[in-house]
Amino acid sequence: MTKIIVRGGQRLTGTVRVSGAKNAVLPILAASLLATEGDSVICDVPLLDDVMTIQSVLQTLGAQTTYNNETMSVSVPIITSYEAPYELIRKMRASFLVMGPLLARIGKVRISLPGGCAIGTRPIDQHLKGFEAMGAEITLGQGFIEASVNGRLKGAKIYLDVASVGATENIMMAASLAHGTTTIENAAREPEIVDLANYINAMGGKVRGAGTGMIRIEGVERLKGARHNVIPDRVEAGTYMIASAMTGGDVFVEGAIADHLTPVISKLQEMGVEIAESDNGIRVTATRPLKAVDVKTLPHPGFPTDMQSQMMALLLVSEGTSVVTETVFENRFMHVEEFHKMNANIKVDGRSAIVTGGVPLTGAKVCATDLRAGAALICAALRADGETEVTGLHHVDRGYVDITGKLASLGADIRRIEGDGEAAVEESPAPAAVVHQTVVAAKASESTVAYKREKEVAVLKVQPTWA
Ligand SMILES: CC(=O)N[C@H]1[C@@H](OP(=O)(O)OP(=O)(O)OC[C@H]2O[C@@H](n3ccc(=O)[nH]c3=O)[C@H](O)[C@@H]2O)O[C@H](CO)[C@@H](O)[C@@H]1O
Ligand SMILES: C=C(OP(=O)(O)O)C(=O)O
Repeated sequence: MTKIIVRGGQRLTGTVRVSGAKNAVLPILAASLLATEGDSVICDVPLLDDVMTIQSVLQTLGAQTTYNNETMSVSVPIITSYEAPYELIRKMRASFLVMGPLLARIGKVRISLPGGCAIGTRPIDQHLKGFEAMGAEITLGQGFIEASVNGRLKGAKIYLDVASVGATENIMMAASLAHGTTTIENAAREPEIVDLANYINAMGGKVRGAGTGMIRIEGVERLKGARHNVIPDRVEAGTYMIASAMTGGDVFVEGAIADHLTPVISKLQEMGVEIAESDNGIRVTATRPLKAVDVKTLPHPGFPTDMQSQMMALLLVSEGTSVVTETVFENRFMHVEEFHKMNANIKVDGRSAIVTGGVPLTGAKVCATDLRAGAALICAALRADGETEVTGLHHVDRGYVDITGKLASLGADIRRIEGDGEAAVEESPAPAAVVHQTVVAAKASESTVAYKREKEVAVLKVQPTWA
């Protein structure tokens, strides 16, 4: 089995470069399907398993792609399939983001329900509600969804019940080629939404207000491939900031954008970590004992749920008791059991975890239960007494470029041992369960959205309904 072995106790120093953002590049690559002519050239594309997955999804749909030196070129003169297959879509949540572009471009899509980290039920009702408001007819099958539109999608006024990142992105992409203007109210405001809007606009789109709660998209007739640089990964940056603080280190996180990390920076400062922001990165120094703080995850600009487990690792080595409250995903404390194996004192009470800091951590055999949990365990291992063995690395490889090499370059005693293959771990609930969750979620909005659930859904032919 592939594993990372960390011997704790080394102080991290030096410079680490942040890679392009996973959660920005995935929707951007999905949006490249919208361009009927010209190549999209996307720079700073991180070498991650999730990027390879979205590349395969694009190729399945007819895209020609190349990937060299962190640059991916995509050209999609013709969409050759409207079906996004289960084997790829189950691997990660973001592959569901091809639904909006396919609906907008060819008016049809058949897509499996998405996978991704199993951190909650993760319904997709808000995505579907948006597409239906734009005129799509949606049918749920056994583990998949079919949608079609008669003619072109139409601009609509859409209010999201939750400020969902994925739903905002999917609707924004679909609306870019719709007839008329779409407004998304209670839109997600994450930096990755702004990056996607900038790319769509570079392609000739008209998206305004990204980064605020109200986005306005004027649909255009066609979009052309464009060149775009992906923003640096704020979650990867935040993880190295915590790794530095964890070890009493002095690390310059090159490329980190302070504006994207405001809630993480404020919490670190409250704890006593020194932060120096500059144009090309953030220096993180920890020279004194850290104080416990309470943390509550919220949609941006609140404290990001994707940093919750790494922050919990840091609270384990601070003085005092902290309360960590997770409000975004209902099942995102799975790392707590793994921390317990390292002698951590944490009690979970519903959506909150009470963390007693200052109890010495000890090395143990632990397993990454999801992507960020894996990173958090590695952070904790940097400070633990003795050796920690982290498995479940298929999660970590989805979102961190060479975490072993980057930490080793900062002085960590860390190595990776490749195994013959990972034990099969389900990344998401079985399709039937996901359909159930989706239908349950869909029922919440039954008055406005009618769903047909059928065992078999008629196979539709691929043909653009408008061009
Ligand atoms: C690839 C990607 O960008 N993933 C990120 C994205 O995931 P993702 O886009 O899946 O997360 P969402 O913002 O959609 O989810 C936020 C909340 O809304 C709920 N919800 C979502 C959609 C929907 O139709 N109905 C609904 O109820 C979810 O269950 C969750 O409780 O944002 C999350 C929240 O910042 C991050 O943790 C993920 O790293
Ligand atoms: C939860 C995450 O990813 P995904 O939405 O792809 O599961 C993440 O990046 O932490």
